[in-house]
Amino acid sequence: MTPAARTQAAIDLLDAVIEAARSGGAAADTVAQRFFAARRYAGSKDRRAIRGLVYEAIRSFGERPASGRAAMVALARGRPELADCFDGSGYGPAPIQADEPEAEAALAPAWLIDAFATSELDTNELAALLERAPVDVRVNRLKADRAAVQAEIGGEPLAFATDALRLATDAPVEPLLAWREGRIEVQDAGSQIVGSLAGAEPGMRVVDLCAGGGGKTLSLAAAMENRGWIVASDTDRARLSRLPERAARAGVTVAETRLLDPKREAEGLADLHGRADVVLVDAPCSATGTWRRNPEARWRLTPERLTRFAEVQSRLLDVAAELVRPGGALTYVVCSLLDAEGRDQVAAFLNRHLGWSVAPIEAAVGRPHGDGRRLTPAHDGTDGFFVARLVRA
Ligand SMILES: C[S@@+](CC[C@H](N)C(=O)[O-])C[C@H]1O[C@@H](n2cnc3c(N)ncnc32)[C@H](O)[C@@H]1O
Repeated sequence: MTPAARTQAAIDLLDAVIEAARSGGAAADTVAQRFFAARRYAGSKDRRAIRGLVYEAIRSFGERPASGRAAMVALARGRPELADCFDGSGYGPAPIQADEPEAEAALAPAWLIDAFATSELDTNELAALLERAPVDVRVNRLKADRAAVQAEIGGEPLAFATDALRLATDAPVEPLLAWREGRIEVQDAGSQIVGSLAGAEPGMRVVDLCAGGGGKTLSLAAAMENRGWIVASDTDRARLSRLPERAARAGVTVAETRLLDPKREAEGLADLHGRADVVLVDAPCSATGTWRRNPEARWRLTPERLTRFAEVQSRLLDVAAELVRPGGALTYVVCSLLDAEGRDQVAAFLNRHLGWSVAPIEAAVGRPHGDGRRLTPAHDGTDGFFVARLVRA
């Protein structure tokens, strides 16, 4: 493909990403996969170049642009080699007009910049959320140790996360023998840390209430040395259905999946009421802490969606509280840096539930925030998380 044809393809792909973000459709990565599947003529260099332009645009514009062209025209300002591609030739985009509408550079939509400021995050923190993230893997202690895996696949051991190896951005993991044999899992180091703070130990009865595809379930099982019982529940059948295969690969035998009905979660877990040693609530959230990996997520979020997340989070905290045995612990995690989903949720929980207290968190990363701890890309080099530990009297 010519550079002009790649630019037009980037405009078309951006249009599809913008539409998916507007209508609640698939994530940008999935949109891109479908886009290239329908364009087999695009070789690997073409795909890399097109993807590069699209993600550069996504990172550059905080508000959802009106169109892919408005984004690409703005990107072309001050970039003569890109502006030259708007040549109207064959497969290239039409020449740029003097008065053409352009997307405006910004870190995030204005309302979100305000929400971050209220949540005590400055623009440096916000900018770091839009950098490209490394690939972190968790070495599965059930099958391997970190030094041996490092000798095999390389990577940098992280001092603050005992099982983590950090690989380069975009490092392919699934072709590695270590991944196929279940000795490593892709998991951000911050996610590894917040999962470990749940305090799961061998022999315990643990509920991973929002288990999804099981990223944290597998790390809980490793911390439990594969002894005890984990109920990994979720309301999303497709996500949960990925867990058994991952567990088998990782050699995890103590995790049982349980599909819950939305709003009837407590009924689905009735046998565990007051019996769990540890409950982890890795709650559904706006995922503002993972923009390094999904920067177009900020084109999807609205104040209304944020309110809906907060409502679900508070309900799930109440469901989780019923499951914990006296003396047991509830760990609340969100991969969001907005206080409405983190600090404020925990404060409201403590107001609603007498007989619960906050457990101090010892961790080599993050900073205290409200009744919990916050990890951020700028300060910790991880995805952004809020985590709090609550103990039942
Ligand atoms: C942050 S993700 C969990 C990620 C997962 N723990 C991991 O480490 O891979 C949040 C999960 O909450 C689930 N969820 C949403 N509403 C729920 C509900 N009412 N009850 C339980 N899980 C729910 C979503 O389907 C999603 O899988």
